[in-house]
Amino acid sequence: MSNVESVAQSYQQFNPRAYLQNNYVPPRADFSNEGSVVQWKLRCLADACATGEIGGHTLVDIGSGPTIYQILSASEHFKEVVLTDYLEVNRAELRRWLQDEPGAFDWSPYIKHVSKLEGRGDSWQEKQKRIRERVKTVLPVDVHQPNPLGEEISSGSVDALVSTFCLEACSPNLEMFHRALGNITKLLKPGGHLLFIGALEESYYLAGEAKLNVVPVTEEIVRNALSDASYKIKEFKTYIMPPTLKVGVDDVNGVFFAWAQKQDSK
Ligand SMILES: Nc1ncnc2c1ncn2[C@@H]1O[C@@H](CSCCNC[C@@H]2Cc3ccc([N+](=O)[O-])cc3CN2)[C@@H](O)[C@H]1O
Repeated sequence: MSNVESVAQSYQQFNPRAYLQNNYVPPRADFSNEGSVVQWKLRCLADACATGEIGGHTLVDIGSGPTIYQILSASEHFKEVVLTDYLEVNRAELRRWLQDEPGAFDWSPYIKHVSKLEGRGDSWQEKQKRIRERVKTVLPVDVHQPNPLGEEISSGSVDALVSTFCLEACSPNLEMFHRALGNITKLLKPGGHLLFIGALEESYYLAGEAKLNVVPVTEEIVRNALSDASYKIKEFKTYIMPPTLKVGVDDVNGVFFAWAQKQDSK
């Protein structure tokens, strides 16, 4: 079995609800604590989007998992948003929220927080409604394929990408991490933007019965991978995980945020 096949097999046990409980409720999702990692992530995304430099027709989120927080700011600047994940269980979780079905995860604390950050003057319910209107589809994705979205979305047609905690969590080694970044970058138009968040120096994480391997990456590794994939790095920030947030669900040491722009083909 190839490395990629063994990663795929390990994901068959991935439990979205357990994953959400591990990372997206307190203490990691503590909106009363300025220093919490969730506030840091949302602030990084909101500030980049507030520059007005990121916008267009189509935004694609690569490896959404069962979460939507990552597109709360960027979605305001695009006509259409596409969510993607490798697993049907995650795509089903996303559709449950999009269709406001019973049992869907409650993202309202996140939408309320981002609504306040952005200060658009409308209600968080209006923001939530806009997001549900703009997310047009939830597609399968495999970042290890030369064309990660298959025939659904062609190369060079996407105005911006978001990808959070995905590439390092599904790449068996650094070579595959670099290659996966190259594969998703092909989707972007020249001049298109990438908002990229991931785990620093993480080697595993838990999601219910599943224990998933992660290729540990550092700031330097990520910076080099972005440069190799023909990006100009516009912003790079790191968050050091405080001991109070090391809760046993992974061995992550920090989180990176990168805003990068694909350079025009030479
Ligand atoms: N071949 C593939 N192509 C695309 N996606 C794929 C593929 N295989 C699996 N996937 C997809 O990738 C996965 C994305 S979830 C990955 C979770 N990453 C680790 C976890 C995340 C996390 C979150 C928050 C915080 N924090 O401090 O706030 C820390 C951490 C650190 N631990 C999953 O959706 C799977 O379905």
